[in-house]
Amino acid sequence: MSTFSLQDLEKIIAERGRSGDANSWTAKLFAKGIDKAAQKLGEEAVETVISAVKGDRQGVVAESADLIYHWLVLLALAGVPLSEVISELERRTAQSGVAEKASRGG
Ligand SMILES: N=c1c2ncn([C@@H]3O[C@H](COP(=O)(O)OP(=O)(O)OP(=O)(O)O)[C@@H](O)[C@H]3O)c2ncn1[C@@H]1O[C@H](COP(=O)(O)O)[C@@H](O)[C@H]1O
Repeated sequence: MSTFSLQDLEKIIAERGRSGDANSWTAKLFAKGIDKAAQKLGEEAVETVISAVKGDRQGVVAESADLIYHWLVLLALAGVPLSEVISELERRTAQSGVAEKASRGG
């Protein structure tokens, strides 16, 4: 199992986005701004959906990676840390009581 995490990718995106490197896709997206990042996120979401309905398993993997990368770029440009989204997911899980039920075995 890989130890690579979304937090690792969030850090890479923050660094590459500020790098000014002409070869960096992340730096290009940061320069173009949130409208372009949002457009790319939408495209990657549609491509993921198309792969799924076609039953293209490898496509779902590849397009999901594109989708998550562009989602993290959008979060960075929106000034929202990944930890805030994780906290919201955690809050919802706690609210539903599902985690507690699972730890009690049902
Ligand atoms: N995970 C990704 C990642 N996923 C997708 N992409 C890029 O997203 C771009 C958009 O994909 P498309 O197929 O839509 O490309 P396109 O048709 O050329 O784009 P448009 O002309 O339509 O705008 C491609 O150039 C991909 O290379 C990514 N670019 C970077 N990363 C990560 O970010 C890191 C830093 O990358 P750089 O910023 O490029 O150094 C990398 O090491 C990776 O970890």
